[in-house]
Amino acid sequence: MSPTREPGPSRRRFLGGAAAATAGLAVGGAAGFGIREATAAPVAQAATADLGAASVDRAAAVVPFYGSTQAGITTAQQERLMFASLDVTTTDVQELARMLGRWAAMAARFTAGRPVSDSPVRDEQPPFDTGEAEDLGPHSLTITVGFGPSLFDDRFGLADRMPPELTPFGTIPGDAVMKPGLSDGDLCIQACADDPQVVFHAIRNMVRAARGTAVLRWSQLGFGRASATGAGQVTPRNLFGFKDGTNNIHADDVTAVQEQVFVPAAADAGPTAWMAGGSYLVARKIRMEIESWDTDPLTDQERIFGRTKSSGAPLTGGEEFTPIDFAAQADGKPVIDVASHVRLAAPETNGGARLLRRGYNYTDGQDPDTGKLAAGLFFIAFQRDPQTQFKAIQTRLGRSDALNEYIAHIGGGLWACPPGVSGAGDWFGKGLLGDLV
Ligand SMILES: C=CC1=C(C)c2cc3[nH]c(cc4nc(cc5[nH]c(cc1n2)c(C)c5CCC(=O)O)C(CCC(=O)O)=C4C)c(C)c3C=C
Ligand SMILES: [Fe+2]
Repeated sequence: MSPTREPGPSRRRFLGGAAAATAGLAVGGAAGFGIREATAAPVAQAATADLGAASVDRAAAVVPFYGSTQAGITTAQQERLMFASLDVTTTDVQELARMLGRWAAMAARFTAGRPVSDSPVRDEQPPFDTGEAEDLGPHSLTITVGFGPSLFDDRFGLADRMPPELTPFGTIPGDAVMKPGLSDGDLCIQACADDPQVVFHAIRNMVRAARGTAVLRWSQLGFGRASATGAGQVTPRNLFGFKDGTNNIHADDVTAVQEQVFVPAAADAGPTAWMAGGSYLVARKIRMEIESWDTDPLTDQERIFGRTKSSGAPLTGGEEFTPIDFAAQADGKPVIDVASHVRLAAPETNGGARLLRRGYNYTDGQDPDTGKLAAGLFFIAFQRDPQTQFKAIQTRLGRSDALNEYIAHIGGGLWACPPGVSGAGDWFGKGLLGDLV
């Protein structure tokens, strides 16, 4: 059965109170109420009538959901994140596919500023939509879905469809204190937007629609972008106060995006051909020892990164975007320290490997055991091959980075984000599961 066809009784039971809403989604998807037909503007304009023009524009801004690649990768990075990792609880591949179909239909609606369903709610039913984003507008919401290595175990017979790029890293340098409860998961959802309640609403309702098929394993809120993904974006600062994202892959660098971010179609890809147009997401929850950092002298902070704190310029001179001169010497020593973060992370020292970084600053409040701020960087990077990109770079950083004294990787994971949803009737991972349902 097609995941976007109207559900039978078992799905209604499994969805409980939201059954009619998601039934409406499935039928509506086939009938074409996706973003191409929908216009978010009336919703957002009505919702933000009391705000200034700039706010209205920002609230009403729509990032198209349908496309050959998923949104939320090269999309100009939004200000807010909610990231969720889920474990699949069913062994029925049809149920899994139906859920991914519901997620696609919901994502099409949410990114257009629409609720779960337009159907009227009967008084004796729970509302189809939880409601907290009703007056907000889409705020450039993107929803990006990925599949973890554990989805390819023996539950669904997918082992031969797992790309070698998705092989778990094992314990690499810097991973000694990773917490299982903050790591991995069969599925991930990255929701990004310029409003915190919009991203929360998207994840909350998608987790709700997964009930009976998948459960939340762990999640993370990010309060401010810690990267720039477009040439026009101002480079933001991380919680150590440094500009972060200067040498990132920017969306308008077409060659880098093609060569480093998206999986190309390959004639010999065989059972892993479903990943053509996809990208691999690596997430790392990196705790930053803010209180210790704040006692470190400025010159040492700048030595650690290899860049000037105020302007972001390399210590070898120029302005923020001046190329770093790794060969420069002063007093017989390299100007860019051999243990500096930029030297060890640079493509020049990693066989040309680069990452499209899309991380967020986070805080979980205060650590009750230490009294210190529980804060850091929720690092997210997209790439074509995480084995030769993230794993290779992190192996060098984990061994020698001067920054390691002030950070600890405490969670994260690796997911394969399939290509984009092409239109109504398509769904996340149809190329992976479509012939099994
Ligand atoms: C394995 C990949 C990386 C991890 C983990 C990582 C953690 C991390 N980074 C910063 C701050 C900065 N990183 C910067 C550059 C940079 N970092 C990585 C990779 C990882 N960082 C790369 C590939 C690069 C680009 C290197 C280059 O090509 O020059 C910078 C400099 C500014 C910039 O280019 O973005 C900063 C600052 C923190 C705080 C952190 C963990 C908490
Ligand atoms: Fe970095």
